[in-house]
Amino acid sequence: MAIVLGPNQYGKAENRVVRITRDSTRHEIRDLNVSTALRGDFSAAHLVGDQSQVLPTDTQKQTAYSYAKEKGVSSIEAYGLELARHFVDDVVPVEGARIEIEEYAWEHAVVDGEEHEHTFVRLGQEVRTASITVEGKGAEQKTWVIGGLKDLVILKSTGSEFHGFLKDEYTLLEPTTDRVMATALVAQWRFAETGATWAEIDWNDVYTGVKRILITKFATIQSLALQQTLYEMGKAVLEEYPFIAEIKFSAPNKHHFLYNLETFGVENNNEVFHADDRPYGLIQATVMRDDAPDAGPAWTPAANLA
Ligand SMILES: O=c1[nH]c(=O)c2[nH]c(=O)[nH]c2[nH]1
Repeated sequence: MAIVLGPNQYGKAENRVVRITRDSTRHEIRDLNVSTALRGDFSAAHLVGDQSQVLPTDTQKQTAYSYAKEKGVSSIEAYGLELARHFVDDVVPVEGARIEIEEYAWEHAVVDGEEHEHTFVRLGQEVRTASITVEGKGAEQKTWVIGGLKDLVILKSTGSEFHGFLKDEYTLLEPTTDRVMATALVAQWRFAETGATWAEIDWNDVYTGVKRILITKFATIQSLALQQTLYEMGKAVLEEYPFIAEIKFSAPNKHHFLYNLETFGVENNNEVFHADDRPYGLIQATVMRDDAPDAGPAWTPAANLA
């Protein structure tokens, strides 16, 4: 028996990078949470404490901040690609890099009926996400890009049913043809260079488009289950964007239970609910093309560690 070093990576997690664009009196803001992770042969650092192949996590942090100015943040996907490629291309021992980014949205504050040029109000809505993985040097290099969102809290007050389900001796749930459906949606979509190269993809445009499709489908489908709604949302995204190979959802079913007001002689016609926070149904699904190119390490945040 021998004890050996298994998979490993290292980096700086959660760099809170705020980039203000101030080319005119009207400023813009991009508010990011950036995590870097480098992969390669770092066995000497682990086995004998030799740092000669280790680019410090502090340097990774400094690079993330400097690149926010040097390369700009036109989108989190483009900025993440710049960072990942830099670490792999320019740092000799680095064979792979994983960059994970969250973006918090702000909008210009409205003051006296007009958008203020340098005051912003944080939008309480969803967080935009991206995960970029680059592996290999030179012509062998491979790139995976995932765009996404999380915490998109969305609710419909009708247009949702759930009935016809399996029953056994523990089943209490009553079937319904009219219920509240609500979730805090997590969606992640994997780009593939089919029909478009990375340089041709307008990351911001795709983000806005995917979000619009998700919300539209959630609203307009007469839902028979959250599972069906997720599938239809994913199908619509893949139909719209040929360069998205697959989309993954994780959706807590945020139950709204009709509150019993009978004791008070008060009629409750789907008007008063108890919003339960836990437990919640957790519905998770992937919608994909049957010929989707290999996902490789795209979904693996931590070099086979997770
Ligand atoms: O949309 C739903 N899917 C389920 O699988 C499920 N199970 C449940 O109790 N309620 C619901 N709702």
